[in-house]
Amino acid sequence: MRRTLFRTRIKFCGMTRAGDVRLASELGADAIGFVFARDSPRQVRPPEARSMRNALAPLVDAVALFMDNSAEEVREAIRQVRPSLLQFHGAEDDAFCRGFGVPWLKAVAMGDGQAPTAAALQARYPGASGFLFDGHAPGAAGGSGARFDWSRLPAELAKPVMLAGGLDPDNVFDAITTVLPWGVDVSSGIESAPGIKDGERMRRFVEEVRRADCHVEHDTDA
Ligand SMILES: O=C(O)c1ccccc1N[C@@H]1O[C@H](COP(=O)(O)O)[C@@H](O)[C@H]1O
Repeated sequence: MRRTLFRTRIKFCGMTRAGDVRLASELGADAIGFVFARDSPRQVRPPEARSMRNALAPLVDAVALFMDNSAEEVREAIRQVRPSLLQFHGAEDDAFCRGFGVPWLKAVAMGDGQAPTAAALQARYPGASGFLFDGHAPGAAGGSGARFDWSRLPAELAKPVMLAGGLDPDNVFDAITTVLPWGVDVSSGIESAPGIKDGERMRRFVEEVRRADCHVEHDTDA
């Protein structure tokens, strides 16, 4: 779903410290993400995520990210953390993703091979609330800072598009004014080390998103 820009949603992912969660809320992030994917340098366990969630300000969403986790692991994270959105990066199918009764995004790996069409994505994941396009190769882990060619994004998706993969304060303006995504998701581009967010990079990222939102001319006849 491409759109007239008013306010691009911002998600800061891969939180491992309560202070970063608090700062993300104060800077105006719409959502923060906890990574439950195994082998990620940002992986957190449900009890840690639950305690970080307490640092979240009202009206900021908690998102739980999975990559081929078991149903039991997903259920336990939901039970403890109460995320408002799930994000699946692995080979999970529509039935698996919808089985938890929580709205979910399907992450699409754009790093390799042929880009999927909008029709194929919508047919394969009819229950998804939206699609997140990431720069990693299929089967490889995300959060790698890998960017992809934005012109490969499928046109005419009926659902919200989240853009991810190698975004940072220096390229997010171009990303937004080029793609007009519903939202942007960033992990490594606002870090000083995996899982360690950098306050100044977070602040600059938000500033650049707002600058992009003001830059686009709005159609006042609509
Ligand atoms: O952050 C991780 O470690 C991670 C692990 C497994 C799957 C996805 C992961 N992160 C997500 O990847 C994208 C892009 O991250 P980056 O900005 O390029 O570092 C984003 O959606 C992260 O949430």
